[in-house]
Amino acid sequence: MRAKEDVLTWDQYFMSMAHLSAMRSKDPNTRVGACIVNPQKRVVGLGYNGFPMGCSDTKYSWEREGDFLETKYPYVVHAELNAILNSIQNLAGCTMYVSLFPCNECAKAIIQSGIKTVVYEDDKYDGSPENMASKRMFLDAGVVLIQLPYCLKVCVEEIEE
Ligand SMILES: Nc1ccn([C@H]2C[C@H](O)[C@@H](COP(=O)(O)O)O2)c(=O)n1
Ligand SMILES: [Zn+2]
Repeated sequence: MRAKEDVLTWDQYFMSMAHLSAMRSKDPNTRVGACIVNPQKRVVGLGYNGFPMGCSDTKYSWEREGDFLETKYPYVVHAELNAILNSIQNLAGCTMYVSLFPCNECAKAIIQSGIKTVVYEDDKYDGSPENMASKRMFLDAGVVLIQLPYCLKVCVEEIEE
């Protein structure tokens, strides 16, 4: 019997884990997942966007607009930072798979952690000041950016429905 050939590529496999992590996020507008992989192709960190430990959804709002202190923005921990904080080893030389292009705050953490490659899918905030700052820092820091096609996201959304 011949071996199956229609297997997931490594990129599809790890981006699927990022999407699976995103499905844990309670953000009603944007769910993001991140998966960090070491050079031996072992998963060493997973994360999704959510409020910090002890900051419950019953007290904090997912609002996007209105009084800043009553929106999600000052409180939510981004998927990328959670994946870094959850990681089980030094991240030098690792690759981050993330469903949405990192913001400037996460870009700083990614660079300082030693992650060398960022593989992403969606870039819906392309052109925003935060997005431009991220790209500028990644370029200067020599972090390789790879955008994957969106086909996996469509599959996950179908499963969610
Ligand atoms: N790369 C990113 C960008 C955003 N997030 C989180 C932060 C929020 O929970 C949500 C963005 O909310 P929106 O302004 O689109 O309603 O996504 C992240 O984790 N990683
Ligand atoms: Zn961020």
